[in-house]
Amino acid sequence: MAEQTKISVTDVTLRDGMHAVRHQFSVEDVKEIASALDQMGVSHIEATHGDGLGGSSLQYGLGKETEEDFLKAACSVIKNAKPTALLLPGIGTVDDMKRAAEYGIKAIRVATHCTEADISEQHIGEARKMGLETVGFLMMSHMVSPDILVEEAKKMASYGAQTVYIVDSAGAMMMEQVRERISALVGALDSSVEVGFHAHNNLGLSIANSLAAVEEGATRIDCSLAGLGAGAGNTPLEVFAAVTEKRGIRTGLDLYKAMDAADDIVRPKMHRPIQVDRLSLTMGYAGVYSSFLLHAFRAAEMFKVDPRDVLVELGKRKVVGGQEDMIVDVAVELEQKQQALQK
Ligand SMILES: C[C@H](O)CC(=O)C(=O)O
Ligand SMILES: [Mn+2]
Repeated sequence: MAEQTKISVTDVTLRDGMHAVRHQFSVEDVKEIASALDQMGVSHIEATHGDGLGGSSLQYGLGKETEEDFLKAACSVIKNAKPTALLLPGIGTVDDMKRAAEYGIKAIRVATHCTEADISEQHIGEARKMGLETVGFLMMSHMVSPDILVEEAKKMASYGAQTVYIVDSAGAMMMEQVRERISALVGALDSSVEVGFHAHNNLGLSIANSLAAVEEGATRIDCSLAGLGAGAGNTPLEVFAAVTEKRGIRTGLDLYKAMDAADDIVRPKMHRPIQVDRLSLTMGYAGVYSSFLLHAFRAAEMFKVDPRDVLVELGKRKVVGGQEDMIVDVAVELEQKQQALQK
């Protein structure tokens, strides 16, 4: 790694963090968090329902605010960073993206399962035509080989994505897996396409994995204040600011401002501590989509089964984002097995 490597940090407190607060951040919360973030040197501030544009629904959880109010509130206070939204084709539409641009977003991240980049073609193409900075986001990247990820990333780049992310949605990757995936993309994509990395801390590796990604050439890293995010959360921004400074990696982040915002603004708003506990650890261990945490917990409570068994079974079945209805199916099946054993 060259001395004084320069990277940029995208903050996801107001998007991935939404999973951890059941999408209940208010307009006041978004303004307070976004304006603090805007003053600490992040390049992009992502703000949306946890499942992206159009995510507010019974399937994914209803948001406290309308998308319009939420995005307008974020954009009204962001002066330095790029206001950004996430979109999963099939949940969000091109019209949702157009509306988001009218509300003020300047960048869009189009997310697909890691083997389904082809469904991002229309959204990436339209986003570019609208003049939005456009990022491709390959979710659950632990599930396939670096070679497959390269093919999928090349598709996103050919549609117009200016950056492609390896996304460890399940927080299941070891450092070596991060290294081989990031270096494969950096080696295969045109040098004009940036490579990014999005971690979850389910195995306690989010900082180590994010540093490994930078060492392999990733120039865009996702973080969130106090790690607020699905599962055991994302790479904690204030910790990443400290370790990168010690390693001589330039992020432009203001360490004390990040620490203060994490402790004084975000931690008091948490519904539960963001930590590696038996459930989030099981997600990393079993390779389960981090956003399933609260859904699996609720289903397990309802059917009186161990939520870890639900998560392990979901991992075995290789269930991916968008298949939230399978969580209840699995909990019901486990309850029935349990009852049969008791007879
Ligand atoms: C919709 C997901 O929450 C996107 C994401 O952050 C991930 O896959 O991780
Ligand atoms: Mn995530």
